Amino acid sequence: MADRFQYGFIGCGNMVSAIIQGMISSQFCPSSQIGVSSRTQSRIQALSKDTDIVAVQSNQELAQKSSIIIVGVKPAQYPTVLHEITSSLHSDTLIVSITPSFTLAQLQHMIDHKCHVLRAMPNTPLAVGCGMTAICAPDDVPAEIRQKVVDLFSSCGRVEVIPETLMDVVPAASGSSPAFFFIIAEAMADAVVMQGMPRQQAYSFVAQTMLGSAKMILESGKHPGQLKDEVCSPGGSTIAGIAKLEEMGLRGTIISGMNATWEKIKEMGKKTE
Ligand SMILES: NC(=O)C1=CN([C@@H]2O[C@H](COP(=O)(O)OP(=O)(O)OC[C@H]3O[C@@H](n4cnc5c(N)ncnc54)[C@H](OP(=O)(O)O)[C@@H]3O)[C@@H](O)[C@H]2O)C=CC1
Ligand SMILES: O=C(O)[C@@H]1CCC=N1
Repeated sequence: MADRFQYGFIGCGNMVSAIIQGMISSQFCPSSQIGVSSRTQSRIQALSKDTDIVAVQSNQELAQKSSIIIVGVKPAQYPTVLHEITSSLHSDTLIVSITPSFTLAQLQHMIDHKCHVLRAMPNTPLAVGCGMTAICAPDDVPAEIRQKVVDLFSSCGRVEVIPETLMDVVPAASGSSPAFFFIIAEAMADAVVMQGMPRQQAYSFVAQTMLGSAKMILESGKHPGQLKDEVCSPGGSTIAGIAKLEEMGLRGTIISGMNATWEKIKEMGKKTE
């Protein structure tokens, strides 16, 4: 295993770029230990600027030369890409799927059970060292190999190892939800801009407040409802804003959006059965 890349990535789009940026910022491993193959070279070139990341010419070569392979293509490309690399896999290779669409059993079937497979669900905030990643690994993945994946994602944020039965829930919780938070931040900033604050300043106020509120949930040990109550003065402006949000169906709207994410994942999984 020593002469192979520790980590090989197939695809170099939004999610893989975020993982590699996080790995490089945290100096998790020498960049010469990271290999990447992708359909288009431009993003690999951008990432490898000022680092020793290695651009590999084909997916097969990447598979042949990597100990742990993170497959970062869209779900529709998974069957083709896994079929393409199957003959290049070693029995001690580990495939890491980061797509919500396929179960461990489906993935194993796609590679003819040639090596170990593990599922992870990361999110784009890994790029800034503040990601959230869920990992599920079957018992046959040796503990030291599983730990290498936990270490990789821990270098750019929090990691929780969970059972596969919960993996479909994770995109709504953390994989997709950065997009929800970005929309909420944008809408809040729009309102503040409407009331006269310059755009960049509005993003700064809103984003710092999201960050601080998230830290309070994680670190205070208090229920989010209590933290909300502590901001609401009787007869004050906050409760007036909350009453309007509730009147407009804020909680129900969020729950519906989360459920639609979950439903779509179930539907995508069934299509490939
Ligand atoms: N984006 C996110 O926030 C998250 C995404 N994921 C998962 O990550 C995966 C990738 O998503 P995302 O990064 O958003 O998608 P992108 O479209 O940004 O990236 C996909 C990458 O795969 C490359 N690619 C496509 N076909 C091949 C092929 N045959 N061989 C090699 N490379 C190929 C694409 O090349 P090209 O540039 O030519 O298109 C592109 O670089 C998906 O499975 C998604 O479910 C998981 C969690 C969060
Ligand atoms: O939209 C998607 O399908 C992927 C999964 C999690 C985030 N993005």
